[in-house]
Amino acid sequence: MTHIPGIVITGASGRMGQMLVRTVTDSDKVRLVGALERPGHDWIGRDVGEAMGGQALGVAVTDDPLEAFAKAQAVIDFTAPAATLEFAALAAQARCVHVIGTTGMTAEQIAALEPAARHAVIVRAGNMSLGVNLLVQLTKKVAAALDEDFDIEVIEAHHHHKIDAPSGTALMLGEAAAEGRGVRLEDVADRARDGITGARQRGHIGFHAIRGGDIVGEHDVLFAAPGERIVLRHVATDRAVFARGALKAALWGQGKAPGQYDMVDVLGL
Ligand SMILES: NC(=O)c1ccc[n+]([C@@H]2O[C@H](COP(=O)([O-])OP(=O)(O)OC[C@H]3O[C@@H](n4cnc5c(N)ncnc54)[C@H](O)[C@@H]3O)[C@@H](O)[C@H]2O)c1
Ligand SMILES: O=C(O)C1=N[C@H](C(=O)O)CCC1
Repeated sequence: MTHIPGIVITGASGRMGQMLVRTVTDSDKVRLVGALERPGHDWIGRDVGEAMGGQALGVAVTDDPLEAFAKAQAVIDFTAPAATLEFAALAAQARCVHVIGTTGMTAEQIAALEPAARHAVIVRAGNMSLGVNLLVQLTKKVAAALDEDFDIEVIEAHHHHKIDAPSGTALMLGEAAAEGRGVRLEDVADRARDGITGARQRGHIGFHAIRGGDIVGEHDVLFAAPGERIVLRHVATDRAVFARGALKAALWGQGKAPGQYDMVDVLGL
């Protein structure tokens, strides 16, 4: 008999959490074995399907990560940086694949994932969609083909609840552009302009964040030179694209050697 991996969704009441619960329960390749929320959340103890306003799914929302992870083969985690760090250690203890969609992590927080990755598979990406990960590859290629006559600007737009900027996706695209150019992003990133900034510096990569309404996620990479412009664009209209990518990552990670991976590994791009 084929083994069907059990999945825990963290942040189950969130925008992505609810989308992930639906994606997992609609799939015949995995089964939902846990739904986690932060201590004190009013969904704790309730059936997650009923809390979402639908049919009971037979999974009660818990605030005990270790108990939930012990029953699972993968944890899909779109929460907040501090929570994700805590879950990484516990998922590694339970030998679960940890799929991390959480953005806004500092360089120190990302480095702190390393001990967990010695014992378990971590797949982390600021954007889990196929389209964005393809755009990352295209951005690298275009940046490598053009010289610094082309100014690179990354422009992103998201819903008004989003708490981090630039978005994880914008940073992935900026990293790809910097890699294509053979420079380090931290040496050339312009993350905010206000007031008398002086003229744009040649070779810099600019970031701009729009926040409004219910925008799911839009990213442009602009290459602007005297006389011409190239714009690479991705528009997400449905969070299902992120959830499908995360589920693919959870399945892909089964049986892989411990370590840190990203969606380029998962999608073979
Ligand atoms: N990588 C991607 O493809 C992708 C796509 C969409 C969103 N995101 C990121 O995912 C994260 C969540 O986004 P969202 O729009 O769903 O946010 P949200 O605020 O709607 O949901 C976050 C959920 O996490 C829960 N949470 C926080 N701390 C917790 C803890 N200690 N234990 C359990 N649950 C906890 C919150 O209660 C909330 O329900 C953000 O960082 C966002 O940028 C990534
Ligand atoms: O809604 C969000 O928050 C999103 N976050 C990711 C990011 O920061 O790039 C992916 C797009 C949606």
